Amino acid sequence: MKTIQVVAAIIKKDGKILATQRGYGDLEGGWEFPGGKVEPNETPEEALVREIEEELRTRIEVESYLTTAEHDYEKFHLSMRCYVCSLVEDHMVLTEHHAARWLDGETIDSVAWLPADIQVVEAIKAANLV
Ligand SMILES: Nc1nc2c([nH]c(=O)n2[C@H]2C[C@H](O)[C@@H](COP(=O)(O)OP(=O)(O)OP(=O)(O)O)O2)c(=O)[nH]1
Repeated sequence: MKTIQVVAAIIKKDGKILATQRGYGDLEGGWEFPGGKVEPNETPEEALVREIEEELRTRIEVESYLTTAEHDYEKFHLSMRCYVCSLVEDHMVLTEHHAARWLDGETIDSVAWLPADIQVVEAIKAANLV
């Protein structure tokens, strides 16, 4: 099975993390962490900054590596490196997602996370990020 390499941003602010709802494709409607595929000649951190600029029209600082989610979807294997990030600019415009929510420890399980993201949510809780 083909493996796709993805990076995702756990953007934190005031004890909350940002979740975004996928706006298109097979997994439309599921909740995820913003990010996307790493292009050739790009570091994961560079890919993340670029993807967030494209998807949220904002700038982040990549602070630390958290975990890598591995998940077998029907058509591909996903390997998703997740980084804890903070916002450099406070504004945000959703260019691809249906919605965004700031979730805390009480609300983090209230959205329908994509299958690969459930293990990331557990890592977020274990690291006391929410
Ligand atoms: N960005 C992101 N993708 C995720 C997460 N969880 C998860 O299963 N995915 C999947 C959805 C997609 O199949 C793939 C992400 O790649 P992408 O965001 O570039 O997907 P895409 O369909 O927009 O690809 P493309 O149009 O740019 O080719 O990983 C997540 O938390 N964040």
